[in-house]
Order: sequence, then C-alpha cells, then structure tokens
Amino acid sequence: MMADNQAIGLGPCATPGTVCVLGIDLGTTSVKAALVVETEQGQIVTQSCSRETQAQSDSPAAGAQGMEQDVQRIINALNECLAAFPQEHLQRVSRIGISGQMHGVVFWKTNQGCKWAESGTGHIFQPGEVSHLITWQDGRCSSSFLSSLPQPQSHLSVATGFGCATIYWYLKNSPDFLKPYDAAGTIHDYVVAMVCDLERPLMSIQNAASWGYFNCRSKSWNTEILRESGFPLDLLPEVGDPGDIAGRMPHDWHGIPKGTEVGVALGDFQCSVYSCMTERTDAVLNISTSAQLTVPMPLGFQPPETPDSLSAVAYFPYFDGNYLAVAASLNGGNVLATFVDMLARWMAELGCEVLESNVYTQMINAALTQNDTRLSICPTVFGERHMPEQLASVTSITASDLSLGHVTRALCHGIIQNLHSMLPFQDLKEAGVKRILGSGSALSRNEVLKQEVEKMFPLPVIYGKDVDAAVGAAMVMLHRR
Ligand SMILES: Nc1ncnc2c1ncn2[C@@H]1O[C@H](COP(=O)(O)OP(=O)(O)O)[C@@H](O)[C@H]1O
Ligand SMILES: O=C(CO)[C@@H](O)[C@H](O)[C@H](O)[C@H](O)COP(=O)(O)O
Repeated sequence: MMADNQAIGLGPCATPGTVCVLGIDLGTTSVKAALVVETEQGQIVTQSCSRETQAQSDSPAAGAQGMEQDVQRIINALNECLAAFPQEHLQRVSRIGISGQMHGVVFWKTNQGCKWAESGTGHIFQPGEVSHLITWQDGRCSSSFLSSLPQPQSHLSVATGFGCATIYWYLKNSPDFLKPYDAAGTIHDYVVAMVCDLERPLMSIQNAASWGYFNCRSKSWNTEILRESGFPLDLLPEVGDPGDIAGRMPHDWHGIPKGTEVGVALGDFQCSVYSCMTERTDAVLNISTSAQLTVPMPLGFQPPETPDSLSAVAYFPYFDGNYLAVAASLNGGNVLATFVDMLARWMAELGCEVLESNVYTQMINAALTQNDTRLSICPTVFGERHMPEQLASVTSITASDLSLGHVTRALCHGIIQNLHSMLPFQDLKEAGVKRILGSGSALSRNEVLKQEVEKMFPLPVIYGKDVDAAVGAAMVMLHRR
C-alpha cells in the first residue's frame, strides 16, 4: 500500500512501446497517485504516492453544519504527489484516470478556473476563480429543507452533501454566492476540466448519480423538474460514460506530455472496487474516510424507478450499465480520525503535544492486546443517510473496560457492526458471495478493523497489495482502449 509523504518506487518505468497510465484519487483525507504499466505478466504499479490534504475549511455561510475543503490545498497535495514521481516515468504517461470523493460540488468561472505556470519540471496549474469544495459530509441541508425540494425522478434519493441539494441550498439561502460562477462539478471533474482546458465540464454517470436528480436509465438530468423549480441548469455538467475520454491535455503537466488522454472523472468507490473485484461472487469492503460494503448486481439488473429513502442499501452505477448494491456508510475511518483528534485536543489542553500518527499506532497496538470488550459503541457520529437522526452512543460502560485498548476495540467493532447492520452477512451469503476483498487505507493500516471484519463476516477476507481508487482509476484507463 501507499505510504504518506514519499513516492514509493516499485519497479522500472515503462519501456518504449508499453502503455503507462497515471491514476489519481482525490479523496476526502488524502490525494493518492499511482503509475501503472501493462507488462506481459499483467499490470504493475511502478510508483505510488499519498499526501494528506489538510484541506478542511470554515464554512461561514453554513455554520457548524457545513463541511468545506480548500481547493488550493487539495491541488497542493496533488502537485506534491506528482512532483515526487521521477520525470522519466511521467514522460512515458500516455493516459490519465482520475477519481475522487463523490457527491460534493465545487464552482468556478469558465476560462478563469486556474492559472498555469512554469515549474522546474514543466507546467503546473493553481486554482483561480474557484469556490471551496462543499463535500459529501456537509450537513447544511436539514431533513425539512430536503423535504421541501421537488421529488427526483431517479432511483437514488437526495441527501445533504449531494451536489444538487447544495446548489438548491445556495439558491434559497445565499443566491449571491452563485453569481460569480458559471461552471460546477465534483473536485475531480474540476481537475479534468482544468488539465484538458474544457470549455464546459464533463461528468461521468457515476458522479452525476451521486449529485441527485439524475436518471441512470436515460442517462440524463431531471431537467424539467429542476427547471420548474428555478434550479440553475447552466451549472449542470455534460454527462459521459465512465471510461470515456474527456479530452487531451493541451499543455504538458508536471512533465506528462502534451496530448495525453484524460478519462472522464470517476467515483472513488467504483474505482476502489475496480482495483480488486475479479469475480461476480466477490464482495468488496472499502474503508477510507467513509466505508462501503458492496456486491455486484446480476448483469442486466435495472434499479427500481423510485428510491427507498429508508433502505440502507442503494444501487450505484458501475461500468458498462452494471450496478453495485452498496451499503454506503458515512461512518468509516472518519470515526477513528474524530477519536484521534479528540484525544490530541484533550492532550493539548492538558499540556502534552502528541503526533496523531503515533496515536493511531499506540491505539491499534493497545487494542490488539484486548481481544474483546463489554464496552459497546454505536459509532454513527455522522448519522447515516437512511437514518440521519441516529448519532453515536456508548453503552455498557464498566470501570474495568476503559483502557485505550478497550475503547479502540469497541470503536472498531462498532464500525464493522454498523456496516453489518446495513448489509448483513446473511444477505451476502444469499447473494452467493464467496469472499470479501478489502480496500482502502483505513482498513489496510488497521489490524484491529481487519480482525473485526473477519469475526463478523466469516468468509475468506483478502487484502490486496495495490488496491485502492488511484490504482482502479488507472486500470479503467488501461483496459478501455
Ligand atoms: N497513521 C494511521 N494509521 C492507521 N490509520 C490511519 C492513520 N492515519 C489515518 N488513518 C485512517 O485513514 C483514514 C483516511 O484514509 P484515506 O485513504 O486517506 O482516505 P480518503 O481516501 O477518503 O482520502 C482516516 O480517516 C483514518 O481513519
Ligand atoms: O458518501 C459515501 C459514503 O459511503 C459514498 O456514497 C461515497 O462513495 C464516498 O464516501 C465518497 O466518494 C467519499 O469517499 P472517501 O474519500 O471516503 O474514499
């Protein structure tokens, strides 16, 4: 797996004639990049890099419920990742696949979305007239606000943090905010639009479905419903199929040659699945900032016409018209990150500074010596889309079960139990699942989470080596010729 703060060189760069693809994932916590080459033995990840973005930003308009990220910081992390790769590797890249955190929205002004500049290793861009990214974790749209919106004609219901809901929120609460902007997309759509110099942004079906008000059968926005309610239709991107080429780069970028093909931006969840799922009897468990447990739906499956907002399982578009049934939890690695942040703040108040990475190591080690606990933690600090009101709670507290090991064990158990409550083991068995493939760095770096998965889902669980959204995004562009 990828390590923070350094580029990992894993092999030679592509020799002339071999295809080399750059995969990028703009995640909620970190940016990841990987170089993947096709060899006679199959695909090899030759370089990889990960950088935390530290992009969380205040949201004056939305207050405490808002969750925004500073685009400049995300692009800084991306630039650092690419600058860490050897030039001779980047010069061999012929195609780029980009994925990222879904549902969120960023606004920009056409032709002023970025500024290009010369760096030591070629051209790079910096954000220009761009808003913050309002992320999938944003909570400004209350249940009553959402129920005041028109009913979508889609199999997916609309939740807070979805692009169209956020645009409605601005329209109704702060219309002046939207005035300077004439383009919008997810953060990864923005990057694709900038590197390809697109006049109008292009979005894949995967990301369009994640915004709400998109019909996956007709592959079109709910234009009439949106128009009737005064929605600014001009802000909706054009839509393409996952795997399509969005454009070619008119400039070199970090030494990647001018003319390189860039794919339409993809969902990070779908790319994580693509990086590891090989059999129709595989389930995939991805834990990054969020968490998803998923199984493929039978070929030819079409989702119901209308959504079931009380269901914990949704159908997300995958590739080639296929769907994944997914328990998409809002409570994954972010629950552990919240706990670590709370500990670090308490320690600071008590006069001790601690490095967060050391806290993760210590708490995971402590929980590894604590196989079980009576402490019970419901970890839904961030609610769930199908029951936003149910927040976290701790029960069965006894004085003997309060060590760091007990609490960490109970937290990890709670995260997996919550996923299990959304998509139980029994359902996986009935769907014919034979093994679970683990992906995402919050899982790969945490032995306690792995143990809890294996206890709650008694199936073979396999943790692949190069399994994440950046590698998946590269693989999509390698396979789709
Ligand atoms: N040092 C660490 N050891 C183990 N887990 C960590 C560590 N640092 C962060 N994490 C976990 O990784 C999660 C972020 O994973 P990441 O793959 O970067 O997310 P994303 O793809 O959403 O950007 C955090 O929410 C946290 O739970
Ligand atoms: O929002 C959720 C919650 O699981 C999903 O629908 C969605 O695929 C992902 O969480 C987002 O794309 C964010 O991904 P990540 O940064 O946590 O990897």
